Amino acid sequence: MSHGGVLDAKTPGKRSKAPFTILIVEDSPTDIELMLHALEDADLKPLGGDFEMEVRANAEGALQLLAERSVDLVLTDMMLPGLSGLDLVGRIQALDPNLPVLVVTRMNTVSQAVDAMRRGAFDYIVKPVNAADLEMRLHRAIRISEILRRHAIYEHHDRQVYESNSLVGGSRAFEQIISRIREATQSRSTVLITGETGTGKGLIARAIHQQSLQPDHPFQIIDCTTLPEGMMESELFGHVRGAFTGAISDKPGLIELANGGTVFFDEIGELPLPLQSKLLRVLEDNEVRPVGGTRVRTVNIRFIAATNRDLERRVRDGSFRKDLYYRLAVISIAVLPLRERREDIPVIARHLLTKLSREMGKPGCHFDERAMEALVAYDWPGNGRELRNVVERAVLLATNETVRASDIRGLLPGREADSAGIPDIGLTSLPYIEAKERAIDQFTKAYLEAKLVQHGGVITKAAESSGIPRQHFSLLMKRFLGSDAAGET
Ligand SMILES: Nc1ncnc2c1ncn2[C@@H]1O[C@H](COP(=O)(O)OP(=O)(O)OP(=O)(O)O)[C@@H](O)[C@H]1O
Repeated sequence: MSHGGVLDAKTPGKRSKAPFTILIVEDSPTDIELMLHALEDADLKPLGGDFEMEVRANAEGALQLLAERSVDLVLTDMMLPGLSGLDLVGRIQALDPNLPVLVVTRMNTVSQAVDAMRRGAFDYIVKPVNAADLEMRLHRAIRISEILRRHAIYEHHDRQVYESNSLVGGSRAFEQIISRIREATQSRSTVLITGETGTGKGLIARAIHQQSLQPDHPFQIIDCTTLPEGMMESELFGHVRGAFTGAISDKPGLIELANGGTVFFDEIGELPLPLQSKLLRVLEDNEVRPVGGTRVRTVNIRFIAATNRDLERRVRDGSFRKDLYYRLAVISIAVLPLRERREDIPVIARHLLTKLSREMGKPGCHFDERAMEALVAYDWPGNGRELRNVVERAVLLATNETVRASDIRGLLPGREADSAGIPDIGLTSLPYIEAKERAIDQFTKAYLEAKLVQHGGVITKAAESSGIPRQHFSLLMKRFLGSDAAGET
């Protein structure tokens, strides 16, 4: 037997390479002795060889241990001083429902053991403990808890992946998108997502894949705008050896590589007509024919396509195949631009701020009310992607935790012109000298911010490209952006 770390109850599924740990909760030294002997006699090899024991004389001690470290299985006596074995079962259930607890009882307290099972205990063992009986029950408990845990790992993993790329919103239009996603996950039908650039079409495609029946299979993104010209066909469908000069061996295409999973065709509207007909055949027959090959390969793939083009218009003008359009749009999801679902702006902006500020080591950033008003009022021609860029720059430039309207306005296009000296209504209400000073201040602030963004926040580079000595640049930063910023690189 050896000692070491065990399963982390707070992180489902994070198992260290530790021996299997059994916690015995028993106050009688004789019974502890008997239990240890029985465990040693039991053939616990299939558990992975090594196992170790922790012994506690009461439920309170057991709970304290569980708060400090995780164990794989608990064997507890029913009759304990202080909290009873029954109470302990309830507490452990609340802590980690996948941790198997076996209660050890005397014949005359079997009814209590049955109560414990109602509270979530996995099984009970009657004293005196018999090695063969113990072994059989332990194996069963462990097998089932492993299954539960594996399930918890998937759920946790899924949630993490989904949250990190998560799609958020609060509008009616967003709710409709979510219900379309749900509908799409019920089948393997092809999905066509349409919407302006940056509206989250990629996130929707990923969400459909992650919530589908095979989320662990590949999610292959094929961006039709970046496929190398001349190689498109072989990139998509693969080729056989000798198909063309340089084809020195058989090579599977991107579609075949995603077999079992999802292929996401981004900007499908850009796919040339000859490849459109080849793709149609794949969608209809679930077969891929590599370039130069005579034999087809069967594939099982969910196809999702997205476009920011008006595909129906392209069908009308003959640049997109009508039959492919209908084959793709079995389920169609039309995503509105942000300016037509403004209720989503604060939700997405806050979500991005929390995520990005944490990633950039400035957790706790928040928008003040005016900043949020400025975000909601803006039209976002680049939609969520533009919003993300603005939030990222706001975090980069933030000198404290509050992002203000003035910080936001400086980052929105067109504002530099205002700041660069075109007097706004506020300025024209001031005497000339004062208005000029304010305009210069606004310009300087916007200029410094823009330079810092251009150079990823590196002051030396920003100063160099401005033609201002670094020390002077730092002083300007101190004056116009707040003192903390000037202490950086
Ligand atoms: N509903 C949303 N929730 C969270 N983030 C969003 C949402 N919509 C857009 N975003 C942000 O916008 C970025 C762009 O999204 P995505 O790449 O999915 O857009 P797209 O419509 O596929 O763009 P394109 O047409 O240019 O390929 C995302 O990475 C995310 O930061």
